[in-house]
Amino acid sequence: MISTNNLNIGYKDKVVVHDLSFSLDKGMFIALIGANGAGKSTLINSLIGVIPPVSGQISWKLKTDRVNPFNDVGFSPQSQLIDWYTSVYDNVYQGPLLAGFKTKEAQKTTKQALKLLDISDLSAKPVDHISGGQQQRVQIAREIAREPQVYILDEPTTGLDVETSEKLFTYLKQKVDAGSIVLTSSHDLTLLESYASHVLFLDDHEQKYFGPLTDFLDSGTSLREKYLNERKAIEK
Ligand SMILES: Nc1ncnc2c1ncn2[C@@H]1O[C@H](COP(=O)(O)OP(=O)(O)OP(=O)(O)O)[C@@H](O)[C@H]1O
Repeated sequence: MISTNNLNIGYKDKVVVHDLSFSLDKGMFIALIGANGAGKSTLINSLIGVIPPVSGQISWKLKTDRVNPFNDVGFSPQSQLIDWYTSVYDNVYQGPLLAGFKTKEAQKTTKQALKLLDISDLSAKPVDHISGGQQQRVQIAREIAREPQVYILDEPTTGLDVETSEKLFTYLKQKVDAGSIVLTSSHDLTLLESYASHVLFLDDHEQKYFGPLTDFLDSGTSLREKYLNERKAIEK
């Protein structure tokens, strides 16, 4: 479980989002939504420990038999984190290797992840010889190949085509059904609505909603409509 209590996040003393209190548990697929600048990346970076909270608590309770508990977390940041001097294969292979997998197992999960993201045929290519969308696939494949319990993904579908985005979310949903936690930000509300179980909505420097997707939506309202209506109400 990952929980926050009266968490204020931001930069130096400037708070970007106030008073976040939520608990993310096994079997949850959480859509992190909000306008540009709402604080989604700041929250993600705080949860994984890159940005220290201004105040309040973040608590991780993860039962893991991996030597380093962080090896059980798959993290894909918004800006690409790629090793520019190696091939597509080696970039992905580094994921499971650094997560403590034995060579054979790492090779196996690397091949599976390359296949899932449809980049097997690019394996030998240097990463600076492929497109931006293909680089995004490499970054996600590396985290998938680690087979973590928790996936924290900052706009993973940016640059991905529709088919690959759906394939990725279908895979993540299977993982959630098997007990993983997925927290993902995205501006693709239609895609999120099809896969997410929960919504964490940031707006106006606050946590406006955290709870089940179905409770967030009024009957017959789409996530997109609901989001736009909430934004309008806030702006009034
Ligand atoms: N390194 C930084 N130093 C100071 N302020 C920052 C920094 N990074 C972001 N901010 C500010 O914090 C606020 C939240 O930014 P953040 O990147 O978390 O938003 P976001 O919801 O992820 O936006 P987007 O949808 O555009 O990616 C914005 O006002 C932004 O200008």
